[in-house]
Amino acid sequence: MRIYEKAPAKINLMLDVLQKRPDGYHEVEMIMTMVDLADRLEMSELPRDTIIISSQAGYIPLDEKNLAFQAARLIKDRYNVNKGVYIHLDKKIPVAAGLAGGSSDAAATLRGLNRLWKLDISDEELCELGAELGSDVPFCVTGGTALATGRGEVLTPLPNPPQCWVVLAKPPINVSTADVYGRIRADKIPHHPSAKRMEQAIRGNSFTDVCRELGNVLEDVTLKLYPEVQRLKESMVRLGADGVLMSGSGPTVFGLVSKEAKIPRIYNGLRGFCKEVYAVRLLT
Ligand SMILES: C[C@](O)(CO)[C@H](O)COP(=O)(O)OP(=O)(O)OC[C@H]1O[C@@H](n2ccc(N)nc2=O)[C@H](O)[C@@H]1O
Ligand SMILES: Nc1ncnc2c1ncn2[C@@H]1O[C@H](COP(=O)(O)OP(=O)(O)OP(=O)(O)O)[C@@H](O)[C@H]1O
Repeated sequence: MRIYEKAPAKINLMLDVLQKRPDGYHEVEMIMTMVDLADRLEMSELPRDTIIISSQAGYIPLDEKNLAFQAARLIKDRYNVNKGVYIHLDKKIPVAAGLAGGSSDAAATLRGLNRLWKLDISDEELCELGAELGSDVPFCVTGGTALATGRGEVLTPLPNPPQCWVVLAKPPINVSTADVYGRIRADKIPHHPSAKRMEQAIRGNSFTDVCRELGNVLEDVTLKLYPEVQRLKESMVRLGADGVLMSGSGPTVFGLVSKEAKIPRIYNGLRGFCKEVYAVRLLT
């Protein structure tokens, strides 16, 4: 038997850090949604009790460091599955980009193996398993649009934002999420974005308000470390994007655009100096 799962990328429409917790993580408030840029996973049973990962992407680990491997091992251990699985990852989401590529692969693996092995695990339990793999994994299990609190694993579903284009540009730098969180001083954040106002903008289906309420406090850290991310943001604004923000801990910058006619100028303008540029729709 063979199972296919799509693993879409996420963007953070807002991200606020409230405080550092005793366990080292940070208490956050984020509103996340999915975009139509996805890895594709193919999962098939193996006669031997083993996990094998392959991918066309040469630049990700294929051993136990791969989050899809970790997800498969977790579900096997927790539900005493003595079967093997072969997982092929067709990577389309840029790696280490702030788009939760690995987290979404892990979530898709949990969903897929639940079907392949007919385990009948509830979405809630899948989210709990996901939280053991990473803070973004529970959201990637459920998808849609959600307010995420706690360290990112406590989810409140929201309606989808107004449909629009999303231009994603990833500069060729590697940003460590742990390093960015490690540098933020929660008590010294100059301006906190508002989850409440972003939620109202979404519920009111107002594209203009969604653009106005975009905000990510991790920008304060990443933009200082990598001024090219700041320049990328400025270019996107200059080229005509309606709202521009860095996703997650970066370095990907996204621009929300309501009019399709604006896309070629923004896309081509960015491609001039950034190799990884994508123009996609929100996944609504
Ligand atoms: C930046 C975001 O991607 C935004 O959606 C997430 O907050 C991070 O999610 P993630 O990559 O799944 O993060 P994890 O793999 O759980 O954690 C990576 C590292 O980031 C830091 N971390 C992460 C989440 C959080 N709420 N507080 C933290 O301080 C911790 O140092 C942790 O060791
Ligand atoms: N399936 C996977 N796909 C991509 N990267 C993976 C995968 N499994 C493990 N990794 C490793 O995880 C690291 C982070 O990659 P990923 O693409 O998940 O980052 P990210 O988009 O910044 O995640 P997030 O937004 O959740 O912080 C990379 O260094 C990569 O080697």
